[in-house]
Amino acid sequence: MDAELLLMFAARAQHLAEKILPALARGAWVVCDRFTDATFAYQGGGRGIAKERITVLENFVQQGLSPDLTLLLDMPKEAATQRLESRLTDRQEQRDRFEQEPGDFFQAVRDAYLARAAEAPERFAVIDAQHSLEEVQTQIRQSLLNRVAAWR
Ligand SMILES: Nc1ncnc2c1ncn2[C@@H]1O[C@H](COP(=O)(O)OP(=O)(O)O)[C@@H](O)[C@H]1O
Ligand SMILES: Cc1cn([C@H]2C[C@H](O)[C@@H](COP(=O)(O)OP(=O)(O)O)O2)c(=O)[nH]c1=O
Repeated sequence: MDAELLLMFAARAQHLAEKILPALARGAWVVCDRFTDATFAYQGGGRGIAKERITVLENFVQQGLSPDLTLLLDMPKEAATQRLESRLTDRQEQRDRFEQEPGDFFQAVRDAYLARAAEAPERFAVIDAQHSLEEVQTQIRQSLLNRVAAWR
């Protein structure tokens, strides 16, 4: 369990050093598909590692850097499982390490994500991902426009 947690932060340290920090230094906006909230959700909520242990590594690796906005695409686990099943069939893929976990694991991951969103509502926008692609895109666009207007 700790090895998995450390691997996530090792990957994040490399990603920060090689991609994110150079991009920020040249003034770019960085969009990242999953960041440390995923670690709190999967390794924290899913695997049961204490938040405090994850926070120690977060501080060590990120040195105070954190996202300005986190979009959480949320849906019930039954609906997410259906989408996963169709992706696996359509693309002839096998379940990865996490996708092999039982339903309880995903419920715990979802609960942990939603708890983090409730703890930091100014940073999170929770998007209802059960809708069509177009509706999800509209919700994301609206959240971005609201935040960008507030930052100006
Ligand atoms: N709004 C949507 N409506 C219907 N199907 C969707 C929607 N968004 C994604 N999907 C489908 O659900 C599956 C899982 O989406 P994916 O982006 O691979 O999720 P993740 O990155 O969380 O694994 C894919 O087959 C994708 O085409
Ligand atoms: C970033 C991250 C991902 N994960 C998990 C979530 C995913 O099931 C898996 C792969 O993530 P990822 O490569 O982002 O794939 P996807 O978003 O398409 O599922 O790793 C963690 O457990 N902890 C983390 O810190």
